[in-house]
Amino acid sequence: MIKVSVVGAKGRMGSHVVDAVNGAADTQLALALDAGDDLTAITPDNTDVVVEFTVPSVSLDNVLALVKQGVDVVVGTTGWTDEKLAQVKAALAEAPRENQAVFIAPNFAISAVLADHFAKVAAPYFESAEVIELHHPTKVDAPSGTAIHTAQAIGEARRAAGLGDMPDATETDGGSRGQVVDGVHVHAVRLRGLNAHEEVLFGNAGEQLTIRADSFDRISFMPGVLLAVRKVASGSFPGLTVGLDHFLDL
Ligand SMILES: NC(=O)c1ccc[n+]([C@@H]2O[C@H](COP(=O)([O-])OP(=O)(O)OC[C@H]3O[C@@H](n4cnc5c(N)ncnc54)[C@H](O)[C@@H]3O)[C@@H](O)[C@H]2O)c1
Ligand SMILES: O=C(O)C1=N[C@H](C(=O)O)CCC1
Repeated sequence: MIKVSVVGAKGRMGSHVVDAVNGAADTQLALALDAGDDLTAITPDNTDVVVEFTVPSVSLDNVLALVKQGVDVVVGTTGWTDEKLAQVKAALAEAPRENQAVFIAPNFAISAVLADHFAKVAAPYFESAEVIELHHPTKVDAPSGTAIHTAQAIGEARRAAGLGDMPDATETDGGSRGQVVDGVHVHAVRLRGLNAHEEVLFGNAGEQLTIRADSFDRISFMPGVLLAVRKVASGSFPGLTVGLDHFLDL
C-alpha cells in the first residue's frame, strides 16, 4: 500500500484526490491537510508520497518544507518558473533521504498531455501558432500552467527547426493579442460553465490545424495523479521531473 497525504485537501482538486486515493486498491490516505494545518505532521513514517494542490503563492514553500521533511511530492499546483524549479532542485540535492523525488505536472489529464505532445510534433511544420486556454472563472492564475507549458514546447520545437518569428503585422495592441510566452501568443478565457480547455491553432498559407483538449470534470485528472503517485513511489524517478509525458510511452 502506498501511503498518500494530501495538502490542499479541502480544495476543488484536493478533495477529488482524497476520494481517488481512498478509492484505489493500492493507495491509502494518510493525512488530509489544508490551510492552517501543520505540515510537519507529515513524516516518512506516516507518508510515502504527498500530493500537493494548493495555490501558486504557497506551493513552492510547501514543496521545499516537504522535501526537508524527507517525503516525495507530486505537485499539481501551477505557477512554476525556472527560478522556482531551481530552488526545488537545490532542496532535493540536500534532501534527508537518498533518491527523493518531486514530480510536477502542469496537467494530469491524458487529453491535455497528448494535446501538448501533438502540438510539439506539429510545431515545426507551421508558420503561425497561437494558444487559447479556457477555464472556470474561479481560477486565480492566467494564463494556465498548461498553456505556458504548451507555448514553451512550441517555442522550443520552432527554434530546433530553425523557424523565425511568426508573421504578425499588429501595430497597436491594448492587450488583445494576449501574453507572449516564448514567442507564442497565449490567450485566456474565463467563463462560467467551463472547467479546463485548451486549443492550439497552427496556420500555414491556405490551411489550419486545430488541436483541442477538453476536461469537462476534475475526475479527468485523477488517473494521472494516481499514475504519478505510483511512479514516484516506485523510486524510479529520483530528483525533479516535470510533465506526465515522462510516465507515458509517447
Ligand atoms: N495539474 C493539474 O492537472 C491541475 C488540474 C486542476 C487544477 N490545477 C491547479 O491546482 C491548483 C489548485 O486548484 P483548485 O481548483 O483545487 O484550487 P482551490 O482554491 O479549490 O484549492 C486550493 C486549496 O488549497 C488550500 N490552501 C491554500 N493555502 C494553503 C496552504 N498554505 N497549505 C495547505 N493548503 C492550502 C486552500 O484552502 C484550498 O482548499 C491551482 O494552481 C490549479 O491551477 C492543476
Ligand atoms: O482548474 C485549474 O485551475 C486548472 N489548472 C491547471 C492549469 O493552470 O493548467 C490545469 C487545468 C485546470
